[in-house]
Amino acid sequence: MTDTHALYTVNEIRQVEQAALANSPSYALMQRAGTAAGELAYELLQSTEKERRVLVLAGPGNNGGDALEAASQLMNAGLKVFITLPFPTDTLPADAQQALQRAKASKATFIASDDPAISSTDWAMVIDGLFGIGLSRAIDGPLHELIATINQLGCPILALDVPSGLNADTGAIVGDDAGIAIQATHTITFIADKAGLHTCEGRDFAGAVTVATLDIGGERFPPASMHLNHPALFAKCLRPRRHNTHKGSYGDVSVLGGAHGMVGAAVLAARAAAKCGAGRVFIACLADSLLYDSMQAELMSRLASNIDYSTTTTVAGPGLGTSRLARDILGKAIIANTPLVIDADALNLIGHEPALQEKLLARSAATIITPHPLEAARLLATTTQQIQGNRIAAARALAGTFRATTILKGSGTVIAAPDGTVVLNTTGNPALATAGSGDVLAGLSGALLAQGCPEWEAALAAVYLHGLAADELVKRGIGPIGLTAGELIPEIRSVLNQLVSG
Ligand SMILES: NC(=O)C1=CN([C@@H]2O[C@H](COP(=O)(O)OP(=O)(O)OC[C@H]3O[C@@H](n4cnc5c(N)ncnc54)[C@H](O)[C@@H]3O)[C@@H](O)[C@H]2O)[C@@H](O)CC1
Ligand SMILES: [K+]
Repeated sequence: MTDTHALYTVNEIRQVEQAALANSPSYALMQRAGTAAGELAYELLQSTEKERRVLVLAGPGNNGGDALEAASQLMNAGLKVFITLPFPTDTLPADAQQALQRAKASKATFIASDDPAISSTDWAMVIDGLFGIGLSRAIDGPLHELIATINQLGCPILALDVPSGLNADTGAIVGDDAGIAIQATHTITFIADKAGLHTCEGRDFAGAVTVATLDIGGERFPPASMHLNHPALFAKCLRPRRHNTHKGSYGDVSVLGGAHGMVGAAVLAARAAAKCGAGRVFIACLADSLLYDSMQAELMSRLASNIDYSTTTTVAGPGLGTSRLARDILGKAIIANTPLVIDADALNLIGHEPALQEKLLARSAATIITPHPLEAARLLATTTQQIQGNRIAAARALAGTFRATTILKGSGTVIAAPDGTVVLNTTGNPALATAGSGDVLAGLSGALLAQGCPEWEAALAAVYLHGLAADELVKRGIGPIGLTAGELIPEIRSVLNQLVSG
């Protein structure tokens, strides 16, 4: 596979796998999967000081076969390998049967899944080959207990293909609260990368993801409709500035928000817009309380009703509230048909008001919506749990319904276009789970639109830079605990300039 950022669904991977199996000698793919896993495990174990005892968990399908093959390889490399296979062996698929024979021949030690040694041994690593993409229901009973025990061990855990219990398409735990998943430190995923490893619970359960293509050529893959975010996808936003330009060259941003008691949200969005390159920034306040921003005197304050929305990029929502005045001015901003970012209460208003939805659908100018899961649930008249159960489908539904580039926030932010194209973001960390970080993202998105970046690229760049800034701050000890949204703004400016000049 040449497209290294592509993500595929389980259905697509099954089709590729079937075609490859039909054209490969029997056992070839499982051998390649087991070898790739064994090599990665061996490499990861090089730095361990512990006696190199490895516990391999093998399941009832081909994922178990991969694990058994990896076990043989590690045994042959001189490690002490223990295998638990808590399933009848006579129903293993043919390839996994062969892997079992090879594991037995390697003289690996088989132990029962309730052997006290599982929790009392100081394992150098656990290899998880219980279930891969064939998991069809919540993991329960003794297997549930086994996984709970494994998750308590505190040693490196290498998951094969997918951490057992995680849905490879959605990143949700199969069966939600009734289920459980292996909390891996590393995942080696086969044939192609999968979206579920990068969104929802995926980032917490998969750890560092490596892809082993099993030598299946790119020609066997359909064009990918999903990718991981990376700067080449938004290079259009990263152009160096020409000398012969002026503030008018970089556009105006007006932040429509700041109802009484909520002016701070609008100020944060406006500061972000200014520090991320908009030519001029207005705070279009609903409340009349803001005279000027003493920390950022460059910002101009106006009453929201006095702004001409036909000459500005608008960031609507931060601290907007849901009053009748807010609704009316939001309507004006929508029909102005200039670039628009819709966040926070502006999304809630749209969720409640069919008239605003109609106005939104009549637009032709760039439109980005930035819901968190609760706002997404309100827009789609469903629950947060439903949204989180399939974040990619939810983002696509929002983009299609509202004909807007959609940024569905949360771990593994999903960016979706109305045509169904999806990108999952790779930057960011829990430091962003703080009040105001969404306002900063909205302001940044508006600044990029105002500078002429197309809406799709603006959304990708904004999400990437926002997360990267948080990652850089955390590296320096500023967060994840206690990072405040305002601290992100100068760091976003710096990572933006580095990318443009780099
Ligand atoms: N066929 C091959 O040669 C290859 C297979 N591969 C591996 O094969 C995996 C897919 O294999 P399978 O389709 O056999 O699926 P899995 O190995 O993921 O699991 C399927 C088995 O688990 C059982 N099962 C499902 N949910 C369960 C639950 N909650 N509790 C108990 N049992 C449950 C099913 O009845 C079935 O026996 C991939 O994830 C990958 O690791 C890849 O390595 C590519 C090559
Ligand atoms: K697994």
